[in-house]
Amino acid sequence: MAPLGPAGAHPTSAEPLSRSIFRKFLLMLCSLLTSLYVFYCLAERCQTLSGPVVGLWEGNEEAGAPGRGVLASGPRELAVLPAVARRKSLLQLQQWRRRLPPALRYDAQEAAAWEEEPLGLAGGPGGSGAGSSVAEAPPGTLDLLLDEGSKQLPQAIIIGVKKGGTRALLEFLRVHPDVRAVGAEPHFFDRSYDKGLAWYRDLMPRTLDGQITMEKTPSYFVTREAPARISAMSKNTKLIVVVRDPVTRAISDYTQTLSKRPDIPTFESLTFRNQTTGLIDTSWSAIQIGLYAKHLEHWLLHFPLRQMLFVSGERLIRDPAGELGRVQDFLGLKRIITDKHFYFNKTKGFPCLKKAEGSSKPHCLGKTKGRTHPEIDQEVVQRLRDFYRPFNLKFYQMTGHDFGWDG
Ligand SMILES: Nc1ncnc2c1ncn2[C@@H]1O[C@H](COP(=O)(O)OS(=O)(=O)O)[C@@H](OP(=O)(O)O)[C@H]1O
Repeated sequence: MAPLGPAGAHPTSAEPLSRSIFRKFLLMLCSLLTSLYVFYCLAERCQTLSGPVVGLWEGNEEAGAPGRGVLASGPRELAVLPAVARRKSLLQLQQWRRRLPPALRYDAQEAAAWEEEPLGLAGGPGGSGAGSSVAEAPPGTLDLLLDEGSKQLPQAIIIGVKKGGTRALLEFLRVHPDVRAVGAEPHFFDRSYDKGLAWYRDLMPRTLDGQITMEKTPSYFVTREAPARISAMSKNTKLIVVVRDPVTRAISDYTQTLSKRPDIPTFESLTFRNQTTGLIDTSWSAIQIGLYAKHLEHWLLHFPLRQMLFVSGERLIRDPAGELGRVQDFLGLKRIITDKHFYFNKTKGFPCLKKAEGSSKPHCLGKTKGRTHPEIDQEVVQRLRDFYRPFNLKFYQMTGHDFGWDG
């Protein structure tokens, strides 16, 4: 009796033995491939969905992509985290969130700020692959985590000055784990005051206990109503003003306008009300903003000087860590941001962050920061220096700080 075939059938004379073996082999190969595929799928899924909170539990900040463990764990695991570990996990999550590409960002305002920042550095803010974790996180987990903390009105505001270096200061400060700031400029105290404080608070990022909420809107410094309005929100608000040589500031301001409207008149012609008499046009905002002493008078009617910190825009470029040291002290923060956080980027011509907020990638400000200024007639520059000198000296007296703009 002939042996049975694979399905128990007798091989027919038309089906030779080699063909039957070949069929068996094909069948086995198919099952092997199917098993491999199933195994692969399972392994991928495990990695995505059920990673333990290793590293975060053990205080190892370097373990994996920041926040990945948190995202990978479910609500149950979070609930059993002790308070300290929980805060740490959330801090890491906050830092990690801020590195997401804008499209994946929870906070549209922050996203807007990032958009102007990348310098085309390899990878970019979302290049670490962390973004894919968001898409794969179990539904509801991210929402649950992002609901942690609460939105607070800012306790500290960078109120000016326009083109002083306010973006650099805010971005550098955001490296600090105890600072949470809204990325875009809210313009609440100058343009949207009628929307009310609840609207304003809602723009703020969530903070945990001990974290400071901040924002920056450089136009506040020259807004008449701003001091009284901020004081009405809280008399204890800390105010930071980044100031820069008013002549360079005016040229920087003009350069920005020129980049948007290339057909505007020259800087020289806008500077003078009457070119023959040489009368400076103080109604031109580029000139007016630089009258720091005048603007400061309005603030001092509502805030004591000790509640204001004046940051040198020039020193912020020359010695960012030194200036950040003063700012951290003023805000009552531990000095965490130090020399180690900065490097000088020769291409950019400015100091940049070695790592932006928990990221391993270097980060410079965007191309709208650090523009090349047009050549300005040196006689006009000198005329402006002479014009600003008495105002500068008054400002040095008022603040008790010589910013060195007058030789
Ligand atoms: N680290 C670093 N990188 C790039 N740019 C830096 C930095 N530190 C200070 N600055 C100076 O910041 C100037 C822009 O100031 P602001 O950010 O206050 O401008 S704005 O009012 O928000 O438009 C900008 O002015 P311009 O050079 O005229 O573009 C810079 O000189």
